[in-house]
Amino acid sequence: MSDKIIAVEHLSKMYKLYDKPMDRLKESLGLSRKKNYKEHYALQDVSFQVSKGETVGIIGTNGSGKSTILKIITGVLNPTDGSVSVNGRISALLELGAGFNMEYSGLENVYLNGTMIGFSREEIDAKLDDILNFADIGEFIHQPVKTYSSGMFVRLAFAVAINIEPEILIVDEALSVGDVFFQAKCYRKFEEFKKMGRTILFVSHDLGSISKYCDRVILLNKGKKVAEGRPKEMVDLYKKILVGQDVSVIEEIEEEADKILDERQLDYEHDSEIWKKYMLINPELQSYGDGRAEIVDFGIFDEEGKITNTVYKMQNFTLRMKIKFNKKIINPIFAFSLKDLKGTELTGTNTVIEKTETGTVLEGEVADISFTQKMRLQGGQYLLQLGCTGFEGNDDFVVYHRLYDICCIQVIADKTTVGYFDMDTRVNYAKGAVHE
Ligand SMILES: Nc1ncnc2c1ncn2[C@@H]1O[C@H](COP(=O)(O)OP(=O)(O)OP(=O)(O)O)[C@@H](O)[C@H]1O
Repeated sequence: MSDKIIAVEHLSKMYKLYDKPMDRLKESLGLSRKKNYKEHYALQDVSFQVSKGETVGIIGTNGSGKSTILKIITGVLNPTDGSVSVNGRISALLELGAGFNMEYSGLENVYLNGTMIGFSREEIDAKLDDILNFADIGEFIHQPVKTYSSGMFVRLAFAVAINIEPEILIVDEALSVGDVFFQAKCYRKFEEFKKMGRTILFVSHDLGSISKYCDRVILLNKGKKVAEGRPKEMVDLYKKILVGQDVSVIEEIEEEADKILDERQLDYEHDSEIWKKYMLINPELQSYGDGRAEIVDFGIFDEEGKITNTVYKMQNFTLRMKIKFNKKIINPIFAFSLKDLKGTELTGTNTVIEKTETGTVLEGEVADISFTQKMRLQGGQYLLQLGCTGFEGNDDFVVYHRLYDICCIQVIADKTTVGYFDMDTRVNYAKGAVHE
């Protein structure tokens, strides 16, 4: 069909994983008769199409095959099986530095990139001002790109990719490297690009941008296409995959994406259920305290009471934890806080601030505390800390147990205001004739 600009048919990419380098050598020389490698499918039988003018997002956990698809579509990798047909000029922003010669200056790379996509020198000359203005890296344009910071790199790469006016723009996560102003500029360009009826295929872990910009989303898991559909549905399904990451439901999700939406009902409320096993926990979380109390379980719950790492902005969510007491404690304080990825504490509270009496807790008892609030932070990723502390003797502050950087809370926003918080502003506007 004429409006299909990209068609991916039964695409598979298999890597041979060898235990020993010698096995690889033997195999390549044809000296080995038995199979001494494991087959690893980065992609397995993936098919989808993209129509002209669509913005399609690809989401999935780390290693699900997103970059592999983009690399095959752009011709950087060959598939093991299946085919891709592309009906338009592609400009791609894959890994940082792909398509750049490190020894050349930024300017020389602009010409290198442009000619690789098929433009003549004169055509690039005509676009040069736009490219340089967009990149806005000043005199660095004359320096070899090996001296660039990753932010400068992505500025130049995006400036080339977008101003060269491709019919299809392919972006792999790269935008996350730039600062927020540059990101905003790129997203504005995305919108212009969409209005011009051009096609965009992009991979991102930023579910807010996926929800905002995509017409359709393809959800991958472990190299297979789980489902494709409207952004909100796919983001919700992805959240379920994230939650189910450590339990065996993952196979079910792969086989029956639709069914999973209704069928997988975990009894989170059941007291014997361990919540944290459904959370994506930071393997490097920090834990300390004197051991008199122990945070034995915790979970983040959305408005419907489902465990999740992902919260929609302006929706209520609950942080809940269970603390086991190994000694009798009088008036323990329970607390939580959220930090940004740079470590700045953005918000948090505790049972003293909230005037919640906790009384005396006896050895062997388990306390269950929950904090429910509206998510007002902007779209992005935040780190959760939980704690159980107190004051003893002469008002000495004691930490019974604290967990730092437990997990990442992803906030999904379809509107981003200025700064860290959204104050849920309501706007009234009127106009008319001036009254004398
Ligand atoms: N050269 C390689 N040799 C072996 N395996 C590879 C190679 N390149 C990629 N893989 C594997 O292919 C799978 C898919 O990788 P890919 O980079 O496409 O995932 P991704 O979804 O883009 O992940 P991320 O979100 O982390 O960027 C992974 O399991 C990865 O380990």
